[in-house]
Order: sequence, then C-alpha cells, then structure tokens
Amino acid sequence: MTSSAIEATGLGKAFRRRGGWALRDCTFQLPAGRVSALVGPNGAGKSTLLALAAGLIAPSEGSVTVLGGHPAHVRPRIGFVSQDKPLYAQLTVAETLHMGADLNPDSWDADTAERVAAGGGLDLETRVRSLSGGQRTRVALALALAKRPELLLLDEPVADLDPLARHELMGTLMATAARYGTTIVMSSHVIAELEDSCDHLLLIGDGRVRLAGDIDDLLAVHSLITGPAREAATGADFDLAPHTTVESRITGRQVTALVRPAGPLPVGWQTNDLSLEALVLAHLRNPAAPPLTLGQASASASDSASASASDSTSASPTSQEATSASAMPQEEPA
Ligand SMILES: Nc1ncnc2c1ncn2[C@@H]1O[C@H](COP(=O)(O)OP(=O)(O)OP(=O)(O)O)[C@@H](O)[C@H]1O
Repeated sequence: MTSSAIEATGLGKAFRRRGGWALRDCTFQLPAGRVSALVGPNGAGKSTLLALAAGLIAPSEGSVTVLGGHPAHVRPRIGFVSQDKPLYAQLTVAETLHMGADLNPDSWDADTAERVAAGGGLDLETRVRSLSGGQRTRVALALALAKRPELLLLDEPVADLDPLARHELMGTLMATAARYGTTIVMSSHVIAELEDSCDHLLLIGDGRVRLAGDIDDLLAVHSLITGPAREAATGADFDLAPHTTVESRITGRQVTALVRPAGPLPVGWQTNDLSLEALVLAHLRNPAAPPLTLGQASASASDSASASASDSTSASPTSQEATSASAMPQEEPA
C-alpha cells in the first residue's frame, strides 16, 4: 500500500464548548505522492480539516499525523493556500515574492514564483491591495508552489479563477505533483474538474467521512443500474437487496439506482457508465447512504458486500456505518 501523507484517527474539532462539531470522528488516510480531492457540501468541514492538517488549529479529539509528524512540527514542509488567501495588502507582488524567498531560503524556486505570479499578464509591481480575487489566488499559489513543499494543502484553489487561469494553474499543479512527487490535497466544488486531476477522494458531510478511497476503486465498487420499477410477477416495488443502495429514483416504469453490488446484479438490468461527478452527487443527495472507506490499512472490513465487488481492484473496503502552510508566516494578518 502507498504510504500516507495524512493520517487521521477519530479526528474531531468543535469550535464551541457545547456541541458545534465542525468535524467528528474522522478516520482516514491520504496517500503520499498523489493528488487527493476533498469534497463535501458547504459547511461540511473541509476547511477545518485542512486547517487541522496545516497545524493552524488543534483537534478537540483524536489525532492527525502529517508527513509522519505533528502538523505544527512539519509546517516548513507544507504549503497551505487557505480560502481567504492572506497576503500583506501594502506590499507589491514582487515584494511579496521576495518575502517568500527570504522565509524559505533553502527551498525557494524563484522561476516558478515569478512564472506563476506573472501569468495572465499580472504586473509584479501591483500592490496586493489592488489585486482581484483571482489575482490574489495566483500570488498565493505562486508562494505555496515556490516553497517546493512536500505537501500542498489547497482550499478551493481555483474557485475564483477564470477558465484559462484555472486550466493553466491546474496544469502547473499537476506538473509539480508529477515532477517532484508533491502530495496535493485540494478541496473543490467543481467535481468534473477533479476527475481529470485527482486520483483519491475524501468526501465529507456534516463533519464525518462519507466516502474515501482511490477514485478508480470507488467507481469500481459502485454500479449505476437501470431496470423495471416493479417485479413482473408480483407487481411489488423492485427490491434491490442484498445490494447496498446509495440512491434510487423511479422514472415512469423504470428505476435507476446507484448501488454497491453484493453479488450478481438482477438479470436484465442495464449497467450504465458512472462518472465521479455522478458518484459524488448521489452521495451528496443522500446523506443517509452508508459511508464507505476503501483501502485503509487499519479499518475493519465490515462492508463485505463491497469487499467482494472490489476484489478486482485489490482495494480493501471498510464501512463506518456504525459511526456514522503557506510560504507566508502562519500568524500573518488577513
Ligand atoms: N472559526 C470558527 N468558529 C466557529 N465555527 C466555525 C469556525 N470555522 C468553521 N466553523 C463551522 O464549522 C463548520 C464547518 O466549516 P468549514 O468552513 O470547515 O466547512 P467547509 O466544508 O469548508 O465549507 P465551504 O464549502 O462552505 O467552504 C461550519 O458549521 C462552520 O460554521
């Protein structure tokens, strides 16, 4: 199995003393040297999870290990781009990059810093306070990438970029991952874009892990099937048991269902192509669907139905149905 860049065990974060859990009982591993997508609805806990991994906040319960150590201790090896992209407003872009170089004298890649920051025609003499949202993102990514981190934590890095900049910077990120073996963990709401760039998925909802594993393995253990809504013999609603149903929708006389097969599918049912977007959307629409974690070394294999379905991918699925740094100083102003 690939080694883990991030390992969380029973990780939880409450912002208020009573209740208010932003993240609860999260156990997962994110592989080293790979690109992981962190997805989930608004308020699911994605930013909280990234801030915990970056060592900016401490867990309320459980633990998270990053690059084999405590997040705060490995901070120099992490690049973190938060959603609000804190930068010093009074500095120019060039001064900002110089500061990044001063703070990271041993690892700074000045060419990358300038190329990423100056892309899209951005004048490096522009003051940060005059930058648009997308231009700030560009500068924040330039700082994080030029630091040559082992782990890049990116909170919705491309949300405010125009399509060209998005394409260019996603390409730069992927090239960096391929060239230097950088581990990337990025949150995003644009699932279709993640399909091309990411190989691992962590879907959280309501602060808990809903779906985790290599994307190919997760797709392999799910099937999107179409068949008759009622049993021909009895006229009763079609029963999909023993398969685990994530979602089923009846249209006229047909039912379309996303299932985790527990054996052969019903005879005569049609199996359709399944995209990552369809898989994620079905789980988002159905928060009560049983969670599934694939390929975790330490988790228990209670979802045997999915285990058999994933044999071909050598994934070892488990179910959790029961429970179910930037280059800039971390203390910098928003
Ligand atoms: N500093 C904070 N103080 C109090 N509550 C917070 C704080 N930060 C986050 N929360 C709460 O924690 C929960 C998770 O928030 P978080 O920002 O991690 O979600 P998210 O998945 O990143 O959402 P989005 O997709 O909207 O960015 C939310 O209910 C949010 O209100």
